[in-house]
Amino acid sequence: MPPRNRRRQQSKLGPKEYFRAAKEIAQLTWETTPGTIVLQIAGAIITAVLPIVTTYYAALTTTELAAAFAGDRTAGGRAITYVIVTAVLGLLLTGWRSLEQYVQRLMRYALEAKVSDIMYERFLSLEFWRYDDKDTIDTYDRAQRFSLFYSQAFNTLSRMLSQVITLVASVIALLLVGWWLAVILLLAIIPGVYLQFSLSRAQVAHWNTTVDVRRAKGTIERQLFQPEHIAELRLYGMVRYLLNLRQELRDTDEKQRIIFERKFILGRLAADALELAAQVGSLLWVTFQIIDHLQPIGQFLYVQQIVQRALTAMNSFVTEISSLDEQLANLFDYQEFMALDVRQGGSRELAGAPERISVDHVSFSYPSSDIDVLKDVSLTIDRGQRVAIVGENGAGKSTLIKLLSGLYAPSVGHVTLDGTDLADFSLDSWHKQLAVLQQDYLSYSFATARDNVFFGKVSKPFDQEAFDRALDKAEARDFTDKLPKGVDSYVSPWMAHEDGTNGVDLSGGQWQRMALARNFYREAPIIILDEPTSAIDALAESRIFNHLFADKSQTLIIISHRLTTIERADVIYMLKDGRVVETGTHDELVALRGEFFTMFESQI
Ligand SMILES: Nc1ncnc2c1ncn2[C@@H]1O[C@H](COP(=O)(O)OP(=O)(O)OP(=O)(O)O)[C@@H](O)[C@H]1O
Repeated sequence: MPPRNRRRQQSKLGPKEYFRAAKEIAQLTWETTPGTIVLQIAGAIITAVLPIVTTYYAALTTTELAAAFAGDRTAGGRAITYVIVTAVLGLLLTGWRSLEQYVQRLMRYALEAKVSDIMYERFLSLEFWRYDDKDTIDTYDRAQRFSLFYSQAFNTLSRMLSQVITLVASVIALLLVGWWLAVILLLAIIPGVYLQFSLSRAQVAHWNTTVDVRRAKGTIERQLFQPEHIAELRLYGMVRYLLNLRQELRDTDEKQRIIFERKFILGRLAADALELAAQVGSLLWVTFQIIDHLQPIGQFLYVQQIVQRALTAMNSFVTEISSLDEQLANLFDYQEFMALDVRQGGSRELAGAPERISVDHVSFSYPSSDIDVLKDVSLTIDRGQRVAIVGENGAGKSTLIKLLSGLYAPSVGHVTLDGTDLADFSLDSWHKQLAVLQQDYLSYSFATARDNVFFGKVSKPFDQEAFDRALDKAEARDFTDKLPKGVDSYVSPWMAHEDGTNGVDLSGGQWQRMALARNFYREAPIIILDEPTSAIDALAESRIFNHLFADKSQTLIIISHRLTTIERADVIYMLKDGRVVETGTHDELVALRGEFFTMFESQI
């Protein structure tokens, strides 16, 4: 099993990592929508430079107007020309802003779709043990947050580019008036930059420590506060308790952010005051210059506008940097998540079902615990055999099934197929041979009854005959026929047909029959059933098992607590505390008067 994944320390990430991250964002964006990148960069330059040029012409206009006012007859014509130039520049800028919205929406759609597709595919094909691993799930949680930000991240980068260009252009524009104006401006900006950056660092660090809190809150909101759960929550008086818990979790997460903001209020005020002083100072200076006839009158407007633009650009740059800081923190999580191994298995393809499956001295512990759930288990299952696995709750039966189906690898020992380690085979080719019904099977409540069965084998087109056979074997024909639209009815009250007919909810036993029908529809050579009829009434259960035992073409592995379902098995393995303690037929085990007999005595 690969080493556990550990979180990288955000605070240790330097400019190099940030630069690399920015490059990665640009690269993926380029691969996804190259045209929009070109447009965004062009837009960044336009947005930065056009307003400064406009200001330049506005200043010239003011100077010419003052001259015209003082009696210069030629100045009026020049002023009008400058006004026309200013209007054309404004038109260009407005044109770009309209196009920009479209470009950004296009880019957001393309990137969000791409990143979320990549992430889902990766998440769904991880090595199985990862789904039990808290670090993996944490990383996934945080990485998922990034998928929402991916497109924003590039927009943020392009806005930052535009702000840097504005700043550089403003400094150059100010240098033309007086070098020290530019220097004062830069010095006044530094404290604000520092403060905002510290705040964002604190927020990111806090965010990383509260992943658990947010997950617990999300679980309550998304999984528990669902219509189908409300009845139990109310019956157990859990509603108020969970609401309070959710509030506590929310406060833990969000109050701290507000506290951070509060701590920075005074600092911010000081930084803003410094910027204001620089702004007022530069205006006073240019006012005196104009009074002394050292600068033309339009220079007041010019300096005022340029200083204002530079400060706004710098402040926006700082805000963008802090949001980028948060976005990149998530990019690192995304990279970490994408670097996880995906489920691999071996390279050998399994052509058909094996003659013999062997479990050879297998011990196993889950990644999250050191306890051996299975201890030195050995057993064999031959083709066509009916095998029952029995034992008390927690004995390790379901775990054994997970190992047999290759979802987990043994910690010690081997599972082999005709003598070859299961690990050498491609998992997909093994799964094609299996139809596994787990205890916590899925109910596809968005789909119809027919689809719930068809989802057992989506690799082939729908097969009506196999469908009919599966429905009959699972004793699901009667109740599906009675649904408002037969097998084409939705099986959830939340779904409605186009003609307005509502879907119908199924009972626990009916859902279990649907799941069984799905399993049978697969028509796989090896059927594995983990408590397949726990919610099904005794008569239907008996008919289902009659069907199952009558068909000798499939290997059958059943876990059950009901004697009627296992007594006809060719071999029964009795598990206790992770060990196989008894093996034999029903009669042999009864005669033994051991663990099996004690467990099933009341049913014999
Ligand atoms: N994902 C998991 N991570 C850690 N421990 C687990 C996990 N799944 C099961 N276990 C533990 O492994 C032991 C065996 O569980 P398993 O589900 O295999 O028992 P079982 O025999 O199928 O029980 P039951 O009859 O109740 O279905 C239990 O003690 C359980 O707590």
